[in-house]
Amino acid sequence: MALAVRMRVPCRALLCAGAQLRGAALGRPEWAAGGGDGARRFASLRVLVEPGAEGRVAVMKLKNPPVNSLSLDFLTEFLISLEKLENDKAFRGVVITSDCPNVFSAGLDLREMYGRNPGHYAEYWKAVQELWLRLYLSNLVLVAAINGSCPAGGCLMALTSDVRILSDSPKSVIGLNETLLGIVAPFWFKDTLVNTIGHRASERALQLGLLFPPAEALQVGLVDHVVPEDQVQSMALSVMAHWLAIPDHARQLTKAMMRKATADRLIKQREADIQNFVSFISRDSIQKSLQIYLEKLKQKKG
Ligand SMILES: CC/C=C\C/C=C\C/C=C\C/C=C/C(=O)SCCNC(=O)CCNC(=O)[C@H](O)C(C)(C)COP(=O)(O)OP(=O)(O)OC[C@H]1O[C@@H](n2cnc3c(N)ncnc32)[C@H](O)[C@@H]1OP(=O)(O)O
Repeated sequence: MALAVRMRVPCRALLCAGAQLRGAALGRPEWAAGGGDGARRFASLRVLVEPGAEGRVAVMKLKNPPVNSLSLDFLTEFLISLEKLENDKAFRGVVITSDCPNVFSAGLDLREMYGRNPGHYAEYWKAVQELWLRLYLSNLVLVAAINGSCPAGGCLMALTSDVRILSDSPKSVIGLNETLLGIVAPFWFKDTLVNTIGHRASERALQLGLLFPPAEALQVGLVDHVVPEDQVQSMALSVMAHWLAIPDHARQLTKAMMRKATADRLIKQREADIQNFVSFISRDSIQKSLQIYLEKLKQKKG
């Protein structure tokens, strides 16, 4: 318990308060409770939270169409939902999945990193850091049910989970593809990957910006299971049951023991990391790369 308290992420309350203010300023309701068990089922515009069959498990559905890009609004809503679940002792595990067909998450929202001002970049990056810290250090069992494409920031999100299940579909590619955009994965993205697949495989994957198809993702250890698309959710719940059979306190302390040093690296230099990001992303050459990438995404359609 003491460890759990020590590990609380600084500034979380401030970020969430900011999110609520932003929501209120936009004049939309923050939360809508629904169903017979309204206290446990809640939704924001972009994140749907439903209790799983047994009640100890919640299913968080990412609902930011068309591609679940991690916009600032999405991140703030997600963080508020996660905090609610962390604070509700009834929940011990969360399955994170997508409500958008064929895409788990397209990663960071490129529109938040292109053509904005330094203040906006700083606010956005702080929210991205917060997402990673809150997920990576979560006391809950997290299972990512990856039912579609999962590049870059989407992959980072999945990597924070305790287990990853990937749908066996040609669209379900996963990896940190930042170099393909002409940008560089931050050190804590890299650390999370190294902790999952090891140094050599990470070096290759990061430099080449590899997006692994299901069989290769399984082989390299990026995901733990590959199953047909219609079995992703049931597999996630079955794996969850296995993890929930372990006493929480022992599992949580072990998770902290494995992850704390990695998280501390960022916690100790959060502000410097934000400044690095702002100066990197503001460079003309980087803005140009992002512009070209965004144009390519648009042209893909026409
Ligand atoms: C020294 C270092 C210091 C500091 C570090 C500094 C920098 C590093 C910073 C950050 C790391 C970055 C992490 C990221 O996550 S960057 C995002 C990477 N994501 C991608 O490359 C995915 C791009 N998207 C796709 O490949 C496809 O969209 C996808 C396969 C996911 C889905 O394909 P589908 O055919 O279903 O949809 P599309 O027609 O492609 O897209 C629909 C629509 O959505 C827009 N879109 C797609 N992805 C994004 C995105 N990530 N952000 C914003 N918008 C996105 C796309 O343009 C289409 O828009 P529209 O044409 O207007 O309909």
